[in-house]
Amino acid sequence: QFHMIKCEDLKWAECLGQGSFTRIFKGYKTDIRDGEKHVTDVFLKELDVVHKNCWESFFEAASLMSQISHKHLPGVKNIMVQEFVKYGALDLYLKRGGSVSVSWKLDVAKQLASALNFLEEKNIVHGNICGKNLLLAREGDPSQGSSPFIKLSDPGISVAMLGKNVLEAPDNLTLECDKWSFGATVWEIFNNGNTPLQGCDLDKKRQFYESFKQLPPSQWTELADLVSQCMDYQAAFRPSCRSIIRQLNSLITSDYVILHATEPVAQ
Ligand SMILES: N#Cc1ccc(Nc2nc(N)cc(-n3cnc(CCO)c3)n2)cc1
Repeated sequence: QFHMIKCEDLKWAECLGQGSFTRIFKGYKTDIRDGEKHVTDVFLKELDVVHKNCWESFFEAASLMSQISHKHLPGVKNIMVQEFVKYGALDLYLKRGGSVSVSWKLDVAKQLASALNFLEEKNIVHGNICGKNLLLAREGDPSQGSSPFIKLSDPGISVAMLGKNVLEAPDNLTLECDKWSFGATVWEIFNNGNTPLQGCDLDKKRQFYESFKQLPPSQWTELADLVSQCMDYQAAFRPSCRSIIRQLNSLITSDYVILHATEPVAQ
């Protein structure tokens, strides 16, 4: 069910980064439509040749993501070619110091929650929800009253691999895990793209979670409550997507937003 793209119609441009199994590039796709040549920006994700043996799981991730479409999921031709999302990964955008308001952050969190709700309804586990997999399609400009628009990038090769040749069965990768990651991603968004325990080595992280510690809470109690509910160590206690969206809605309308509106000064 894939729409195959011929390699000669693709042009590789700058390399955007390197994953554990993949390399990502900006590229251009040329189409000839009704005798006219159209060039579109694309995002290319290359699987390292050494991992060609997991091609089928790579393809599996592709076929999964290509069977569903939702406004908050980037359209994929196949996993190799994705629509080029204008502002790229959210973690880098926030680190680059895009000073964004509280309501901007809540808007992004709500869009992620609705993408999560969609996947939950399809009983699909994303497995890799985090700032670097949130793509910013529209910056949003408070002075024009336009809001940001994000797309949740594909889970990537690691999730497909989980189903294959690792010891723990994927059944411990459940929908509740996405709730935990949702909480951690909201924490990240409110911490300028810095991930929890960033810079700690694996052992420190393991100790932290094995002693059931909580992340430093936001001084906004209601937000901190939502994050800690999502990051409950007992998966069954984590809130439903509907509850998450309901709580986000009440955060959006709370006067904290007005009091702490760090709206960037309109140019
Ligand atoms: N400066 C800059 C800049 C870089 C990239 C884009 N665009 C884009 N489009 C996509 N479809 C996916 C990604 N992407 C980037 N990192 C990941 C993490 C691994 O998934 C995914 N980036 C736009 C601007």
